[in-house]
Amino acid sequence: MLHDKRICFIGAGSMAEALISGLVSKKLLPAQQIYANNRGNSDRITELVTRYGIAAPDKEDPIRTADILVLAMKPKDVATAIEGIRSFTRPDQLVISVLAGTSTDYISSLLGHPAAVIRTMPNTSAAIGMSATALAPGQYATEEDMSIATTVFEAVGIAEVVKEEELHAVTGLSGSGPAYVYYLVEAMEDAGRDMGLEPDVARRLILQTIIGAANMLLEPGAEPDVLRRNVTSPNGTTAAGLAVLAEHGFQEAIRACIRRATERSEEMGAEASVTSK
Ligand SMILES: NC(=O)C1=CN([C@@H]2O[C@H](COP(=O)(O)OP(=O)(O)OC[C@H]3O[C@@H](n4cnc5c(N)ncnc54)[C@H](O)[C@@H]3O)[C@@H](O)[C@H]2O)C=CC1
Ligand SMILES: O=C(O)[C@@H]1CCC=N1
Repeated sequence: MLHDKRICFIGAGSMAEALISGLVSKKLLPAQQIYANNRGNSDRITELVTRYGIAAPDKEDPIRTADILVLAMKPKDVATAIEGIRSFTRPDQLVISVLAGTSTDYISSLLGHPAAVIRTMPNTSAAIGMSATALAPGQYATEEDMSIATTVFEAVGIAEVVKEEELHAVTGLSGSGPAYVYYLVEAMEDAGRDMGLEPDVARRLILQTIIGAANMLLEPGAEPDVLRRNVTSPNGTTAAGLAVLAEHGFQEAIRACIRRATERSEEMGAEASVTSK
């Protein structure tokens, strides 16, 4: 479906690189049909061209000739970015946004024409084909547009279609989610060090524990509370450890974290549209 399409990333930071890395390694389309454009930082583009074999910027304007534009700048930069490319865009291009908080209607208003806009929230695990992405269509997006966008994100992980207003919660949950897991690993590594374990041994044990637990949860019928109870012997070590987590408000901390990240997504959408006025 995508082998003859040209994709141009506008904004070439970590999220664009994660997607480029995933798309190139999955060979969804030839790397030479992928372009990246980054506000004047040509060293960064050269780095991506060298690292992934994507197309070098050429005489033919990649924005004008792209079938798919992927908006991957920070939400606060979207108005300036679209202002700079608007005259090269066309209503028959598919615009995929990965921007936190930013509505499809706002992007359409910046484009000033009825190109299909699809709002998505992937995460950086796209780099290894393991993103958890949610997508929602804007008012001009057709089923075929959604099908193309879904194909892009299924190449780099799983893709779930949600209502657009749900994307704030998705951002707080799985867009930011890898950082919560890395934070957990940092804390477990610190604890391992405190207990006198070799850091590399502790790292291997922690990662296999997380991978094993995640895979147990993928088994049919698995439920986290049942699996947790299976680990927890009465009056044993796990019960003792979990009691300390409860004392420190672990569950409430996680809920408050995701609630706050969700709110922040809403705020960033509002801030982006105010900045442009
Ligand atoms: N980093 C993450 O884990 C995730 C990020 N996102 C979203 O992806 C977007 C990008 O985030 P990151 O890659 O982390 O940020 P980043 O700061 O690494 O990259 C943003 C890039 O946009 C470029 N840029 C700024 N203004 C521009 C303009 N006018 N024209 C073209 N390029 C411009 C910057 O030079 C920079 O390279 C954000 O909107 C964020 O909400 C979504 C999911 C996960
Ligand atoms: O922190 C952020 O705003 C972006 C959106 C989701 C992950 N990173």
